[in-house]
Amino acid sequence: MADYDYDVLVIGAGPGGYVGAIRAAQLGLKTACAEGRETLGGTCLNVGCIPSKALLHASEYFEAAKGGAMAKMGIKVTPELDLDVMQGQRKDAVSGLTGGIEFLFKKNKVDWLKGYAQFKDAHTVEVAGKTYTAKNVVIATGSSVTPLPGVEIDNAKGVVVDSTGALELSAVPKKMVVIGGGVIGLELGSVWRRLGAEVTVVEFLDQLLPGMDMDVRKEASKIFKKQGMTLKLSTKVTGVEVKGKKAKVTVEPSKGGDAEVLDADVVLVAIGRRPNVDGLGLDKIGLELNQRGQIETDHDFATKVDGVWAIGDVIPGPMLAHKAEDEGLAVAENIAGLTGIVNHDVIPGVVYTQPEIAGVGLTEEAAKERGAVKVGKFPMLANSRAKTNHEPDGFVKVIADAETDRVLGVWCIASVAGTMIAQAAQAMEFGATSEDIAYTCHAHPTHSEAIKEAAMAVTGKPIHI
Ligand SMILES: Cc1cc2nc3c(=O)[nH]c(=O)nc-3n(C[C@H](O)[C@H](O)[C@H](O)COP(=O)(O)OP(=O)(O)OC[C@H]3O[C@@H](n4cnc5c(N)ncnc54)[C@H](O)[C@@H]3O)c2cc1C
Ligand SMILES: NC(=O)c1ccc[n+]([C@@H]2O[C@H](COP(=O)([O-])OP(=O)(O)OC[C@H]3O[C@@H](n4cnc5c(N)ncnc54)[C@H](O)[C@@H]3O)[C@@H](O)[C@H]2O)c1
Repeated sequence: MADYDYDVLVIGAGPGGYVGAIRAAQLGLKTACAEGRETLGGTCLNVGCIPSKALLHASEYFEAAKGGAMAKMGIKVTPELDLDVMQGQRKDAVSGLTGGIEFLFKKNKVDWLKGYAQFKDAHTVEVAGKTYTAKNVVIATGSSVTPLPGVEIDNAKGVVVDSTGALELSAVPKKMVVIGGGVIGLELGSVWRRLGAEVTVVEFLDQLLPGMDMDVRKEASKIFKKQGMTLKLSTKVTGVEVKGKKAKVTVEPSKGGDAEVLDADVVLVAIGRRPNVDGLGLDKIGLELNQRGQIETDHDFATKVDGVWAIGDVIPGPMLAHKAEDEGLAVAENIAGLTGIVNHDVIPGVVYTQPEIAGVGLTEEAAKERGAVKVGKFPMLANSRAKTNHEPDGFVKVIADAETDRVLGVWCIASVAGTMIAQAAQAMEFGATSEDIAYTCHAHPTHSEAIKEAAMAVTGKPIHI
């Protein structure tokens, strides 16, 4: 290995890159990780998963106090919002966790190369004017917000913002228009609605949350409307005009029709994310992108260029932190000559609204395209714990192969759906049938019993409905 400075040089210290770098070092490989941001942890820790959950959690408490959920249990309070403190605890959560990664790098002897990396050739990378050589280079550069043509995002001004700007607002907007009814729009729209904003979500498609099971998408729309969000489905934005600290958003039906103008104090653009590849110098190593601007890899996360690997948001698949992390583990193991595998058929996804919305595996629509299915559904209203906790919304749905009974997909809308979905993912990873889940003893009273009952419903025999 003497010919190279490092065995492994990872570009990007998000959940894919930092996990991959730590695992590579744990496996005895001399490892460096280049990161252009001033702190480690990538999108997820700095401006994504963690700060959004800090505000979701805090705003949930505020709404429970304000909206009557606590009063139903005999706790009467009139809450007062101190947004500076709420934002302060968000920043503390981020700095605590990003600092934690720095500690883990030191502990595992991963060198942090500070600056943006650029390929000179497949084994040589330049970072902040210095060149480093590595036998293996892992591209883990993540993704950034997809811009909406003609709409300029200015997070500093705070009127037209992306998710990063929407996390950092210093006042609750009176009116907020969210462009895109996907995960970011619904999570951050929920935060500001709970804190007092009138939120309108403009979604191009005829339902929210593309990619999720259709029953779930329809139920989600009902729940968000009930919570006070205005949903404009099948609607497109044709222009955003900013005047001072206000904006006018012009919308019209996706298939054409009369235009309408929505007033907003803040406009959040959340129409998806795209891979970070600009400035990497991929042309220097002859690595081409696919039509979606992603880097293609094989099953082991190797690209077509020898010694160059890629993981996380920059490659195809759901843009999720846990998918990136698992790919980080796997790529390090593959580089070390072990067998690192990620089962892309079983990657759970969670929307951290309240209730949470979670799924793993196939939607009913996708499963039916493959063959006959049996479906079991169980409402949270009939789950004793959810009922006791005044959490009536949602359901669990288990989709199984009609012939073999193997579970193909599980979908949950429930207050703790993100926690519940882990057992479904594990069951699917072990090739469980709906009967396996139905005959697994679940603790009572828990929300998870709804998964058992939905599995029992696959054969038409749930108990509590
Ligand atoms: C608001 C928001 C909330 C989210 N919430 C969740 C959630 O709850 N759960 C979930 O699973 N996912 C969530 N995500 C998605 C999640 O953040 C991403 O899927 C995840 O961060 C991808 O990890 P990654 O390692 O591939 O890339 P990233 O986390 O994007 O990290 C890539 C890093 O590479 C660095 N970089 C880029 N180019 C270079 C270069 N040339 N040289 C050096 N460094 C470079 C970047 O600065 C960045 O720090 C959220 C995203 C957003 C925006
Ligand atoms: N809880 C989580 O796991 C979590 C949280 C936040 C973000 N993320 C990840 O970040 C990524 C980006 O999130 P996102 O919400 O920006 O993307 P998304 O793909 O989830 O949703 C974007 C939405 O915008 C709509 N859209 C696209 N163009 C539009 C237009 N011109 N006008 C109106 N609507 C339009 C799409 O139909 C879609 O519903 C997602 O892939 C997601 O996986 C995950």
